[in-house]
Amino acid sequence: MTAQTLDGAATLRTIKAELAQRVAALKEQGVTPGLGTVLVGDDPGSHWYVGAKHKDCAEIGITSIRRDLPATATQAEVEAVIDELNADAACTGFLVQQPTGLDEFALLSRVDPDKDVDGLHPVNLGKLVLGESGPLPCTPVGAIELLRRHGIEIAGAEVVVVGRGLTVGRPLGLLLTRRSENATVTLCHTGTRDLAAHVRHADIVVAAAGVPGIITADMVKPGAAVLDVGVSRVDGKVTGDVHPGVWDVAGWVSPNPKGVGPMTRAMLLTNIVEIAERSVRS
Ligand SMILES: Nc1nc2c(c(=O)[nH]1)N[C@@H](CN(C=O)c1ccc(C(=O)N[C@@H](CCC(=O)O)C(=O)O)cc1)CN2
Repeated sequence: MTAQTLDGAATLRTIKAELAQRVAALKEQGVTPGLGTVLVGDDPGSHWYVGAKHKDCAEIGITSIRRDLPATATQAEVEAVIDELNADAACTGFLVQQPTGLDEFALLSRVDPDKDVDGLHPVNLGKLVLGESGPLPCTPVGAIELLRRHGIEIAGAEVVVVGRGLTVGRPLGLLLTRRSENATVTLCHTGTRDLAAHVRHADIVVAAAGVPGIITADMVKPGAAVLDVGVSRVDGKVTGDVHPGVWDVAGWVSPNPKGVGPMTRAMLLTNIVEIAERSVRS
C-alpha cells in the first residue's frame, strides 16, 4: 500500500481563498483585520515562520504589524511591545513567536486574551478545558482540519497522540475528546513504556514528539492516518517524526514539510478573521 497525501499546502491555499472573501466582506463593513507579530532574536526558522505568516496575510488582505527585536531584548522590553500591541486598535490580534529565550508564560499572560491569535493564553487554554468558546491553538486545530478536509472519520476513532507539549499534544487531546470530535485519545510521551503497543491500535496517529523517525512502519496499523507534526532540523533539512517506511503501510500520511505546518498558518489566519468578525457583531 502507498499512503495518500494529507496535503497541507494545498489545503492552506483553499482556506486562504475562503478567508479572502470573508476579509473582503469585513472591509465592506469598514473593518480591516491586522496581524501583529513579536519576534525576538535571530533564529532563522522563526524568521521564516513570521515572514510566511505576513506573506499569507498580505495575500488575503490582512494588514501586518511587525515588531522584530534583537536577541539582547529584555523581558521588560518585550513586555512593553506587548502592551503597545494590546492598545493598538489597528491590531486585531497578535502573537509572540516562540521560542524567545525569555519567560514565555509571563509574555503569553500579558497578551490581551481577546487578541490572542495563537490561542495559547492561559485564559483561552482554560476556556478549552471548560468547553467555552475562544481562540483555539493553531497547530492542533490545523491537524484536525487537515483530517476533516480529507474526509477522515474522527468520531469514534482511536487516536494516539505522541507528545505532551503545550502547543500541540496537550491541547490536541482536549480538542479531540470534545463532543464535536468524539475521538478516543491516548496521549503518549517520553515516559510511555511501550510506545509501539499503543501506536499499533491507532486509527489516527499524531506524531508531535520532535524525535526524527520515532514512528516506524512496524508500529502502524495498515490503513491508519498518520500526521507528522514534529519538526527537527537534520543537516539543515526539516525532518519529521515519521519514518519514510510508514508510507508503505498507512492509508494517509501528512508529509513534513507541506503537511501540518501550513495548517498552523491557515488556522492563525482563521483566528484573526474570527476575532475581526466578532468585533463587527458586538
Ligand atoms: N507563537 C508561536 N510560536 C510557534 C508556533 C506557534 O504556533 N505559535 N509553532 C511553531 C512554528 N510555527 C508557527 O509559528 C510554524 C511551523 C511551521 C510552519 C510551516 O509552514 N512550515 C512549512 C515549512 C517550513 C520550513 O521549510 O522550514 C511546512 O511545514 O511546509 C509555519 C509555522 C513554533 N513556534
